[in-house]
Amino acid sequence: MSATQHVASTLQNAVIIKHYTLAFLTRDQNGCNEVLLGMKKRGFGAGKWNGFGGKVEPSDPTVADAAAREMTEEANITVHGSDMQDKGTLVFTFTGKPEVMHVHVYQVTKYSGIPTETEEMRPQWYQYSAIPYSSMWSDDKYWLPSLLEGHKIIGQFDFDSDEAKIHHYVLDTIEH
Ligand SMILES: CNc1ncnc2c1ncn2[C@@H]1O[C@H](COP(=O)(O)OP(=O)(O)OP(=O)(O)O)[C@@H](O)[C@H]1O
Repeated sequence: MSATQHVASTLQNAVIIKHYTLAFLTRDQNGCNEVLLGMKKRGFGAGKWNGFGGKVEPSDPTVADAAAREMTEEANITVHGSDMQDKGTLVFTFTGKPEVMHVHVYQVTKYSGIPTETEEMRPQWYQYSAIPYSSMWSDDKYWLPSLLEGHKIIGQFDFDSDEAKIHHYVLDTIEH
């Protein structure tokens, strides 16, 4: 079974699915590629650097709009849902938790405003060569490099109940 089939079957068999967004803003800074990460200050994933995102709300017209809304809420910049580039799907499970997290992953390069700290996130630009993987969710190092190289990703990461250790994962990288 391919990783994509594995993910499809997990989502098909899930009793509860919660939808989230995760978006990466990237820029070319004098010929050097940079990505905006945010230090999560509270809640799920506090103390970790990550892309920007959160739960898809019933009031969000589309999932891409949810990703744009979260980026505005968390980094004070304006991003349009129509500029969100679909970069794939990540599924997370945690031992003992009935719900499956379905994360819709995006990249965006068009924005206005200057990223500033909010109650939830402290944003910072990172060169691709200096991404702080050791202070991020432990799955990020498996798929973020491929995403930043321009590929789409489909993966599933099964975490222990401690939300730290991955006991199993599958990942497909779709060449672009
Ligand atoms: C397990 N491995 C993981 N690896 C990488 N990223 C992960 C992740 N697990 C969750 N994420 C992301 O973390 C954000 C949580 O969002 P979260 O703060 O819970 O949502 P939201 O802002 O709606 O919540 P509140 O407003 O505080 O209720 C959201 O982008 C989600 O995709």
